[in-house]
Amino acid sequence: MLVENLCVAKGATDVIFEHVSIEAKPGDLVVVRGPSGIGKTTFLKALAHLIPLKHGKITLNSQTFEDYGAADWRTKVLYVPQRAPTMEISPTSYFNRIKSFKSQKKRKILDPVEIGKNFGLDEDIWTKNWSQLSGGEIQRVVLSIALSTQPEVLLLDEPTSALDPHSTEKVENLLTKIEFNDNDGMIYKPLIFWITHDDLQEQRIATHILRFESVNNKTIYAYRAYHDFP
Ligand SMILES: Nc1ncnc2c1ncn2[C@@H]1O[C@H](COP(=O)(O)OP(=O)(O)OP(=O)(O)O)[C@@H](O)[C@H]1O
Repeated sequence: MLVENLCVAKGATDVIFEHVSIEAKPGDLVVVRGPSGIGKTTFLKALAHLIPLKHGKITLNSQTFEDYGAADWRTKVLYVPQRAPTMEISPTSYFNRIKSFKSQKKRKILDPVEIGKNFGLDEDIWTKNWSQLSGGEIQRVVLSIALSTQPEVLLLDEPTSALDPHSTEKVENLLTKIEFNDNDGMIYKPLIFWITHDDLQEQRIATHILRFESVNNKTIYAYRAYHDFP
């Protein structure tokens, strides 16, 4: 994925970040760091084209959002929120709706219930009402469904913030090793962007770091391979 000169603003003028240019490849795990409110979630949503860009260009496999079309782009570049979707009653009804999307029908979809077992999720979770699930269960269900769709780019917004250390370890273990199969049976590794506030987690999982900080009221960023960071 190539990001060139990206700028996102609140309203017409209030710039959240600008001039962000990075390149990342399949199998990279880019940890996104920075203080609260600096724009980490906004950055991930911009990559998924869920919010408008003020400037800049994002390409995946040398193709843009316009080249792929919105539905295909968001199938390939998947933003995974921390919370349960508000429209569906249960995890299963949410998964069934995703499966019914035309853009998903072109791809092989895995069984999220089996994926969830890797994270310690029992099968009976899937038919419960969202309101009966804990925050940690919701996070793991949402992540399992995201992985079942085999995206090329996974945008994870603090995916373990509600998990205990044991469940966190299971999620980290799976995500740092995960491989998918395309429709032709070719194996590929997703590119992962992962927001965290946890230094130790960063050490365990990062291949690259994207760090935002505020200097003189302007947001600046640094992007490097993990081992190149001072
Ligand atoms: N829907 C929205 N409408 C207007 N402003 C927003 C919206 N969502 C976020 N913002 C603003 O954009 C800025 C960046 O927010 P963002 O959520 O991207 O930060 P963050 O770095 O992810 O923070 P945190 O670590 O607390 O999740 C903040 O000033 C926030 O108030």
